[in-house]
Amino acid sequence: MGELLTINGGKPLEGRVSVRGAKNLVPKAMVAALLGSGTSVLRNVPEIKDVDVVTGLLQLHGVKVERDSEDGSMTLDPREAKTAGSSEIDAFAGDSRIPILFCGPLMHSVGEAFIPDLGGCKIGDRPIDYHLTVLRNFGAVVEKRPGGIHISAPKGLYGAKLELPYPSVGATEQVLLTAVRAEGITELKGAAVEPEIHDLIHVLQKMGAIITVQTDRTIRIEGVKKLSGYNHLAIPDRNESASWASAALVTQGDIFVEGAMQRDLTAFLNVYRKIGGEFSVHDDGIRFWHGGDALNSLVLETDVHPGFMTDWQQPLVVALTQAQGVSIVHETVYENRFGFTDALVRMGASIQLHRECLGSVPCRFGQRNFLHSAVISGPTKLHGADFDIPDLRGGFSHLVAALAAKGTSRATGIEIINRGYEKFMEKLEGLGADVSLSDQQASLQLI
Ligand SMILES: CC(=O)N[C@H]1[C@@H](OP(=O)(O)OP(=O)(O)OC[C@H]2O[C@@H](n3ccc(=O)[nH]c3=O)[C@H](O)[C@@H]2O)O[C@H](CO)[C@@H](O)[C@@H]1O
Ligand SMILES: C=C(OP(=O)(O)O)C(=O)O
Repeated sequence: MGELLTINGGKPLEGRVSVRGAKNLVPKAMVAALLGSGTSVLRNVPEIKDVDVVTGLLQLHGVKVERDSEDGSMTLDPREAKTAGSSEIDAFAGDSRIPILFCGPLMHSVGEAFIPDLGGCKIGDRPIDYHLTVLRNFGAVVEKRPGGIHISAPKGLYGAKLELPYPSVGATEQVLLTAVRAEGITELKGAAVEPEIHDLIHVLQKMGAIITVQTDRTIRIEGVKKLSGYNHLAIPDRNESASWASAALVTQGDIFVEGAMQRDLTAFLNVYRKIGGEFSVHDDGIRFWHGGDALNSLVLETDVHPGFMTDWQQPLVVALTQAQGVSIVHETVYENRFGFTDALVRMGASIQLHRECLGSVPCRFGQRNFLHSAVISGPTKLHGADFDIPDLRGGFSHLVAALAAKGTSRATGIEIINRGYEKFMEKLEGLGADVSLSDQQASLQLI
């Protein structure tokens, strides 16, 4: 039985939180270690669920993983890598999206891979067609098996000319992790260029890979026969940083986010300033606070990097419920990322969802049956409610709304938060939130 979180709202969040390595980089750098002939050391590793999932999968494949949770360092030794049985791997299905990135590294190191059905946030269909197409272009043979897919390369893996229909982060990483040790040259057009991808490229370069990133979303990789281990300090989690920044705004608080980096948050900081949030950039982090005046409404579109990151959208929508006037948010990365607004409406927010593209650029989801634009009218007073955490960022948004709301809220499904927010309860308590966890799961009023 899951735990029940009780939140008494109305207190500003004030104090300091520290963010460690990015959830969207660390597990991938761990997978990259499989490509090396020696031991790798990854630093700044957070204690989050996706790291546990990848640790388990690597261990099942014979990689020795040692972790110092205090200083955040992790050692990965792939020298005895081996294949693993699909029934054991099956246990990891549904918890994370990272297993799909084992394809290239496992084919290179042990010749084949079984990839369980993927998990991750339910914010759209999230197909893996781009991944399978690029893998087939490298020469891989993909077979559907019960509970997942089996992938092998009986004739070897060869560099290819590739183009993604959309700059998918995962598919770009799939190409990088496969091409670095494929024979010959790979050219990928339409690549994603998120900061976490650049950091993965830095990891691979330390291992001996030859990768060139051009300004037009083209990445060129010259395959090499052998890679070594690496020693790398993971970039801090820009998405966790942005979440705490939104929490400061929503609760009229003041939070110093140690580790937040201006370089990776430029688009977020512009929007934060326009809405009326205050921030000051320091060498070791960024301080975010509510300046005291009414917040401004705005029109916003999520996009691939360097645009406004989709994972920043959900917590920021809560801040927009407190802004003066009508805001519009057009979600162009995932077709179904506004389900979380139901609970906000139950808490008193005024949010209408639309199928049309309410933004300057029509996106892939226009004229289809997806509620992917939101109109938020504010400011509205929020009151406590019961809710079940639907996904990582949606869940964070509900919790932040509850922290700002008048009265008591109760939440189930809190373990989902641990996928991307390290020591979440400790951090909330450190910021002065009135929160408590209990084992007993009461029946929640979710209507
Ligand atoms: C673990 C991780 O790093 N997760 C991040 C990663 O997810 P992830 O790598 O899964 O996201 P993608 O960039 O691949 O997805 C973007 C869009 O492309 C579509 N698509 C993707 C692959 C494919 O084969 N076919 C297809 O249609 C998706 O459905 C989605 O609409 O990037 C997203 C976009 O920045 C972030 O929100 C996630 O936090
Ligand atoms: C969508 C997210 O993650 P994932 O791709 O791991 O589901 C997220 O971090 O907001």
